Amino acid sequence: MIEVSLKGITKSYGTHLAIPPLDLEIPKGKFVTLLGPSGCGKTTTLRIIAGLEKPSGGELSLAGRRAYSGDTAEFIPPEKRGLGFIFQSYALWPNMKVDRNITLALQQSKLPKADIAARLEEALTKVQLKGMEERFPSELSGGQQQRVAVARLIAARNSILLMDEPLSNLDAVLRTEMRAELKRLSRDLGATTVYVTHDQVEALTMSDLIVVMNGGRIQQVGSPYEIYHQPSNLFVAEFIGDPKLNLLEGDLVQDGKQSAISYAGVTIPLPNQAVHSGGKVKFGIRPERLTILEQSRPNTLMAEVDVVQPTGSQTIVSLNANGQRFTVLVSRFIESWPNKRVWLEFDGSAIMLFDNKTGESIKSDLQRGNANAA
Ligand SMILES: Nc1ncnc2c1ncn2[C@@H]1O[C@H](COP(=O)(O)OP(=O)(O)OP(=O)(O)O)[C@@H](O)[C@H]1O
Repeated sequence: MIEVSLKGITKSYGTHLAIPPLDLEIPKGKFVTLLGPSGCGKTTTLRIIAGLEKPSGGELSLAGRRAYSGDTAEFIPPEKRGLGFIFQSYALWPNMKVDRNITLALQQSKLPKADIAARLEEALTKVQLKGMEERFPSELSGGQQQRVAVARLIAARNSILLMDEPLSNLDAVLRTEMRAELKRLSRDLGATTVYVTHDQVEALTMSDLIVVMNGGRIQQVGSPYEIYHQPSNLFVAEFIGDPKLNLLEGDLVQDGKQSAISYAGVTIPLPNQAVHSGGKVKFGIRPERLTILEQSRPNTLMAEVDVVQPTGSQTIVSLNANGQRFTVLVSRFIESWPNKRVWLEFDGSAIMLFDNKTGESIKSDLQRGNANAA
């Protein structure tokens, strides 16, 4: 069932078209992240769903109910949309204690006192803030304030939650903890969550579905696996992945029945792909799918180690080969590489192909369901 539906939604600011017609369907109960670079229209889209921004046209439905229509000028105000929010600043009332911050909306909706007390108790327990109900927000740490905002959502029991970069003010350790907490919250409430971030790690770790945006346009909607392993174009491929994928240009050739890439005298068979068109292509390979060898083997590329950066559990190695910079991710701690001269081996099963001109992903004949290609 579709919980949030945008059909041809547009938004202009004066002559600036921030959101060209946008179609998006968000299934009930899913955690969906809008991801993209600064200015791509994530926040505008979320604010349109919230009702904080009026679209310039199109149609928006929430839980099967029309919330906006450009044709009929229908517009349901934010407070009547039944949504829960957490935005970058937690929007806590500084002059109210924790308990009142959590229950204010419930009191305004005239819920019986006993129910409010029960919900407050449940919410405080869930976010582990029991004993802090008498404090003002200024007497709490950033993480605790964040948890008050989460508690408010738990107490309100909204079926659609909207979150805009809610973790960006937190330090790295707290951010990791809060990621798990928000994911748990969304799951426990059975809520449909629309989450905005420019942080790909947040998107990959938290989402059921990721919507990658650029310039107001949706580039791809897919599971974290699809977005990472089967990007629909070069923009998505380069935007996702840290360190970035290695992007090269080579020739797509037929090697017997199989397709292969020919690059700098190296032939890389593509075991998962049979592509009948040939010629120049762009191809990408993620840093963890390249292997550094100490000795030459057939179809390996000679390279020179440049910089070695251990991150703890992994090491990022920068190399130069064929007049280009390569990045390899090695899954262990390495302080320095013993020999500068090494060879790179490509995992052909992990190669992504892109049209040289359009940058669109080249689907193999197998992916297109062409039986002849098998
Ligand atoms: N009130 C406004 N007036 C004019 N232009 C605006 C306004 N709000 C947003 N924009 C423009 O609309 C586009 C989308 O902005 P939006 O804030 O949605 O991007 P974003 O992806 O959320 O970026 P960020 O990650 O930096 O918050 C940008 O080009 C921005 O400059």
